[in-house]
Amino acid sequence: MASNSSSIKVCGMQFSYEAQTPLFYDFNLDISPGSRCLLVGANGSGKTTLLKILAGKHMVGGRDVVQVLSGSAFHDTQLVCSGDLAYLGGSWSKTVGCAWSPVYSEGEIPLQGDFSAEHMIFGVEGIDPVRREKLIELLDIDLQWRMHKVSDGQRRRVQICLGLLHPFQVLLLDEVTVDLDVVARVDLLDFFKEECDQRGATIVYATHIFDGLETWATHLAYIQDGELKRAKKLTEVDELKSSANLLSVVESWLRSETKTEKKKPIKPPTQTQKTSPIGTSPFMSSRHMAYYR
Ligand SMILES: Nc1ncnc2c1ncn2[C@@H]1O[C@H](COP(=O)(O)OP(=O)(O)OP(=O)(O)O)[C@@H](O)[C@H]1O
Repeated sequence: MASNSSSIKVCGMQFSYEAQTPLFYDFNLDISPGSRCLLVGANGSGKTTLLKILAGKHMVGGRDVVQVLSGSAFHDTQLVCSGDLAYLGGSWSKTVGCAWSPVYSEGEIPLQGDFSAEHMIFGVEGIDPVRREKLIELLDIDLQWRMHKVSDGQRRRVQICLGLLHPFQVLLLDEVTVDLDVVARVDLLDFFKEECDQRGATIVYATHIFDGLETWATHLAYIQDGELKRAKKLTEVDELKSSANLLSVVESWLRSETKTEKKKPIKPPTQTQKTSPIGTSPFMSSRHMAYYR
């Protein structure tokens, strides 16, 4: 079980997508309440997968391997149903969205058809009206917007609003500010900061956009090829002490990563790999199997 001092605790996690080598192998992570943790890493390093695992969308190992708010991220469905654990991510196309809502199962929100923003937002039951008004104002949402006609940024605002209606304890964000204009992004980051400072909520935010995050984030977690290379308080990142900004620090990590990768000799396939039938992996075991939600 995760200790009371952890919002998120991952112990010895292994995970692979079907018929692939493990993306995560003996992965550990510990995030304390009130943290705003930036999750950084190259494309394909495993950020989205990790967030989905933390959101309970993939089953990994036993009940105690991935603990969120002292419960099992995958098994304790109440975590998501209560709104304590919220996930905002995925590409929100005109046809489908991915935001948690008690009205729509599996977090998938169908957008086909002529829905108004009001219909979607007020369709979620059990919401504090003051919080709802605050979010509508913060995200500058016009309740008359027709969801199949709005811009990507406007659609994203409604998605974010839906995902934040319940006062979450743990919020997992996968590059959600990408379509937002500068004002909406700054206001949203301020709102998140307030939620952590005032309610002790915990946020893990995977992003490639670092504007304004030096003063926003409390922690930084850096993943390379599914391996947690660094997990520190932002104030303890040596490179940031010497006035470099976050963008250049992460850029230098990613560039040195590429150089190391290029230096690696290309290994010939092993006998096991050569003889594996298509669709299976020599690394697969019941422990490695991924179950999708
Ligand atoms: N559904 C899937 N099936 C098989 N492999 C997958 C699947 N989703 C992701 N992967 C692989 O897992 C690895 C990690 O992908 P992931 O999306 O977690 O990376 P990421 O760090 O979020 O990347 P990005 O910065 O591009 O969003 C990649 O090699 C990717 O190809």
